[in-house]
Amino acid sequence: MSQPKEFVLKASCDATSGIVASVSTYLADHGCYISEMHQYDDEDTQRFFMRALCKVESDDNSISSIRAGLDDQVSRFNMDWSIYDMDEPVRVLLMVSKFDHCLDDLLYRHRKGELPMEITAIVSNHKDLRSMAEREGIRFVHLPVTKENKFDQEDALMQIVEETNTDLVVLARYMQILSDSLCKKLHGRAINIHHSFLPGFKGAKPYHQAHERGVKLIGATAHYVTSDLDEGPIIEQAVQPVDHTYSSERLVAVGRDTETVALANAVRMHLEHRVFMYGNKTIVFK
Ligand SMILES: Nc1nc2c(c(=O)[nH]1)N[C@@H](CN(C=O)c1ccc(C(=O)N[C@@H](CCC(=O)O)C(=O)O)cc1)CN2
Repeated sequence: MSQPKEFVLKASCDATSGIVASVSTYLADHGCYISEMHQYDDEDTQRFFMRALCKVESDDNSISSIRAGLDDQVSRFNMDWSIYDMDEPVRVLLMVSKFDHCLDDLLYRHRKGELPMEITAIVSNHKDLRSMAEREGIRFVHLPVTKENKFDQEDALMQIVEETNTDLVVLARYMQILSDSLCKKLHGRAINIHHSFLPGFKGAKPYHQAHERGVKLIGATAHYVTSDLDEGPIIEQAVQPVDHTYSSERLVAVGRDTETVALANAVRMHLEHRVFMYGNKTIVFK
């Protein structure tokens, strides 16, 4: 008897009655065991969202046959849906500049099996972290960025994304602003960690702004990347209490922890297909 297959169904449609019954009946008829189910009705927009984690005996009904018949079952709901085979890890490209804490943390969690992903490459606009990549046996690509070569380097990045069948790009303290055209190509599949609790201090130096402002909490925000700097849909945030005795340097040190936690959680929830991007917000089924 072979191992049961595990898959995730993500679906959204205009809210109406009978959606869950229709979907769960279909899954049951195909021998699926629903081990986790979340649903949400967005009252403002009358939009319905659901995520179902399912197990199915792999030698009976393969995931492809479940995919094949679902449209007919849910056609009356005009449903947007996707089924993800959890045996197929999401292919992830990591981007970094000089700060190594977020990259190091993601690589450690991946090594410990906490992040079910296939790392396709590590891309940086500096050479500083090449050894961190090589230590893990991961391809390292140095793409230095200047005002003159920015678009050529972005084309080179997209070539790597396409040739490696990368599903998700993670900006793990990558300190270059991506162009509008690149943001469009990576819409909904690029996650950035911003080192402040947004909406708060935008830009490259939020800790200095936080110190100047005398904040009592600092934090970090993991969000999908959009053309509007630091304005993308928020996936996860983390905070840490501080006080007047904290220097900017100490805020930076404490901030590292909030950044690594927020980014790791956001990446994990994306890899587990728990996140819906909806307008400029997200729905996250934890
Ligand atoms: N299109 C977007 N690109 C990026 C975003 C984003 O939200 N949308 N987030 C940044 C990360 N980031 C803050 O989280 C950030 C990084 C860099 C800068 C910045 O001003 N960079 C300067 C160059 C700085 C340097 O070379 O060290 C610049 O690009 O001119 C602001 C915010 C990643 N990209």
